[in-house]
Amino acid sequence: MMLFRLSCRRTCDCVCGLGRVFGPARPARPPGQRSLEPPWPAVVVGRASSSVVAMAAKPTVIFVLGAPGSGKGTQSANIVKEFGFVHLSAGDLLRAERSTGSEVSALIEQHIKDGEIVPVEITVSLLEKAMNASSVKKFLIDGFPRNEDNLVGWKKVMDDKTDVKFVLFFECSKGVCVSRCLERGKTGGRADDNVASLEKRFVTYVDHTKPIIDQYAAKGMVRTINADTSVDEVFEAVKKLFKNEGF
Ligand SMILES: Nc1ncnc2c1ncn2[C@@H]1O[C@H](COP(=O)(O)OP(=O)(O)OP(=O)(O)O)[C@@H](O)[C@H]1O
Ligand SMILES: O=c1ccn([C@@H]2O[C@H](COP(=O)(O)O)[C@@H](O)[C@H]2O)c(=O)[nH]1
Repeated sequence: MMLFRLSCRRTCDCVCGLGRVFGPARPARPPGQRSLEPPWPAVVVGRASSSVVAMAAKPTVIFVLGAPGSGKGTQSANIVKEFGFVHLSAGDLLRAERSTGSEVSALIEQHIKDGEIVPVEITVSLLEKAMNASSVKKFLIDGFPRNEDNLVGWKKVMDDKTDVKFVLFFECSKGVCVSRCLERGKTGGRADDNVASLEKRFVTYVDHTKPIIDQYAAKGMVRTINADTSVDEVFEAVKKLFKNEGF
């Protein structure tokens, strides 16, 4: 909970005035008590008497972006352990929805196979549902927003409901990313970790996702990590960044 003190437009000597004007008579402040801590209530609830309003803080969101195989999922798992975030992979949510056999399963399947981006209405509704279901309200949203449609759709539905802190960008060369994905493809069971799908995924990344990262960069909202190095080295850089950001 966060407490936001409202400024008073009335002239009086209580916290905001309304308690004195409309509320019960105020008891004398105990000697030596400088603040209006209890016995004054932290939150005054009641008709026309709220001097302090309690408001739930918006969920914190960090978008995690980078090319396929840059290590978004691997590092997100590390961040979860170290900093207590909830990891929501848009790709994982879509794959899970695909396997339910719902009316959008076939559409998701086709888009994933072709390395194309699923319409945002589907992705945002899966993300919002997962966020609402979580009691922890600090989210790493991995692999989203991936194109302009994603960004517009997110802003329309989620901008007012969330506090997007920054974009965590894992910068990694294409050669390294492709070889990681092909290695993962040997055992990972992903239909798109093959040369043909990877080529399409990279075209989508360069043409559609990188421009979104650039848009956030222009607003000073991108934190770039060199992801070409080992998992441990990358995580060292991530930890330093998160500590600097106050997490
Ligand atoms: N720094 C690293 N060094 C070596 N291998 C790594 C590194 N980071 C991740 N990997 C391996 O590379 C593969 C891809 O990593 P990961 O799934 O984290 O990437 P991603 O960016 O989430 O990929 P995608 O967008 O395709 O889901 C995994 O098999 C992972 O174990
Ligand atoms: O916001 C999103 C995220 C993902 N997709 C589709 O899923 C695959 C796989 O995503 P990963 O992040 O690599 O797991 C991606 O190529 C897209 O087809 C999406 O449409 N929208």
